[in-house]
Amino acid sequence: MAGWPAAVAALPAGPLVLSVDGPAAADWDALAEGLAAALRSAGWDADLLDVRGHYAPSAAERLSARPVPEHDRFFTPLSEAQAADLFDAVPRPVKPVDGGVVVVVFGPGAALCEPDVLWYADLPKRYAEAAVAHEDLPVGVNLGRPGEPGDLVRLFYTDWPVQDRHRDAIARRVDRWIDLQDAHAPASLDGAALRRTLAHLARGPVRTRPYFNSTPWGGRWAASELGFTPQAGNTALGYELIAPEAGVLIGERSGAHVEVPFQLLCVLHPEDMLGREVHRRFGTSFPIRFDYLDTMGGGNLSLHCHPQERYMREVFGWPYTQHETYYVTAGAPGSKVLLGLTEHADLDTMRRQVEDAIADGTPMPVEDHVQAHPARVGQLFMIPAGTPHASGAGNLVLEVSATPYLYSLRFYDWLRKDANGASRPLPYEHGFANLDATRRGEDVTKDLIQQPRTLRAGEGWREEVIGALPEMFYAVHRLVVAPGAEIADDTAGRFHILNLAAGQGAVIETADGRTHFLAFAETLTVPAAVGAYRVRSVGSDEVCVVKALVVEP
Ligand SMILES: O=P(O)(O)OC[C@H]1O[C@](O)(CO)[C@@H](O)[C@@H]1O
Repeated sequence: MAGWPAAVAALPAGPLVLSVDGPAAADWDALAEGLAAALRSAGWDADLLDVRGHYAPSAAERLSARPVPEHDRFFTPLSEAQAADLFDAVPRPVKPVDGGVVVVVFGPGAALCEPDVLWYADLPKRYAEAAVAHEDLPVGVNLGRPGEPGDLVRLFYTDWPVQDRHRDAIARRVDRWIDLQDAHAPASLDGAALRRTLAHLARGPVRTRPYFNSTPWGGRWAASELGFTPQAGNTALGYELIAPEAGVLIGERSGAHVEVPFQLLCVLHPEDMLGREVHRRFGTSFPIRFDYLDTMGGGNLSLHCHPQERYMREVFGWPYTQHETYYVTAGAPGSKVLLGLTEHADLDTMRRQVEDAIADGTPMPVEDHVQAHPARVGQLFMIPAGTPHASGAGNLVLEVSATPYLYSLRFYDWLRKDANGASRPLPYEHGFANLDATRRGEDVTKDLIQQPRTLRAGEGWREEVIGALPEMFYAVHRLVVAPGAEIADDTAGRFHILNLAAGQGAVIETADGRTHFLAFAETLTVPAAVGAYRVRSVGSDEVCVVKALVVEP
């Protein structure tokens, strides 16, 4: 259903305390106004209580984790605070006696006020990120600091973990889920229907809603080939499936839609989604992400590496690290991927050059230190933590990576400056602390640019392993299916992620009769609970499906 009047019409009889919880990025004043108007026109007497006015004076400070090292400008560890830390004392509204009265308690943390009815009003995270980046109030604020322009470091490492934990903790008792994307007529779904739908989705193939963000290196492939509207002139980073931020659309094709976080599937149905063993290892964190790096008509990514396992835990607070792989889906002639140290790379020289580039804009001779490889379509590049890398200009890379994605420890950004003359953050000290100086020269090609190995094959199909390393917890396979052929597969108790990397399309069919058409460049999650399924090629071309799965430790 859509609109406040419809949501209000579904309320039980009063008197009531109704809490509306949700992220700091919601426009809470507009929500209160719209909801109160609908309540009053439905004959309710509505009293409003904004919980943000009851936050402890030190709430904002309490929420954030201390940086390691102490004055780090770039990162803080993920906050371990709870929504309850926002308050010295949670407000406890007095329940009205008159049946026509509703007390509406709203704002982040409102669920803690022991309501009779609990609604969750959500705004997908991409809105908060864009609003904070552009200092757009009232949405672009941080948790515990209403009214003040927000800050992205705080949004990523403090607000999101605290808000996600809180949302996940109350998901089982939410009476209505509200999607605030259309602020005037928010779509909503009753809690029982939401949970029934999620239970169904967790046992069949599910696709998340894609979107693209712009960066200084972004290209235009997704704009020209898929028709996406570039946010700031380019379609650099395609969020296909980045679990903590991904949403699933629920609704009728032509009716109202509610976008709900993909993460709710993992929280409410961890064994169905992840499988018992993966759930045991990763909790409810969905550990693999698929995204696009579009540099077609754009520039080079920064030269960077990602944190080693232990550093990731101790400095950034993630239990597993940002291993990556790049699958080249398309590339302009002559395009490259930078990957791995050259045989004679000298890290002292490299550090001096990184510092000179920052201090006085001296260009760094990158290829003295890092190897450049031809970006052939269909090649997978393995990028375990600590490996210096960058996709070059002219590529469409499908990243098949571990879920954390905000830890690019940049060494060099090609002297790029924004409109205000500022460079992007270059946390190169973290970079050097994590750089793997041991894998270099020919070992890079041998270990990280692997040749496909056929795992199994039949008439018109084969499954290849295209990338696996002992230090990485997931492997990347490829299903190759001839026109008119099909391949049988089985999740065998752990989820698969599929992406159609070549060909016109494929149909995924599960044993319980669900079918899902996958078009070129689309990604699909096959939950662990699916078990046996088939992939049938569609069209006159051979189909290549990139598949990722968690492997045995
Ligand atoms: O620092 P840059 O150039 O924006 O590159 C960042 C991107 O690089 C990656 O780490 C891929 O290597 C992505 O996960 C990330 O979005």
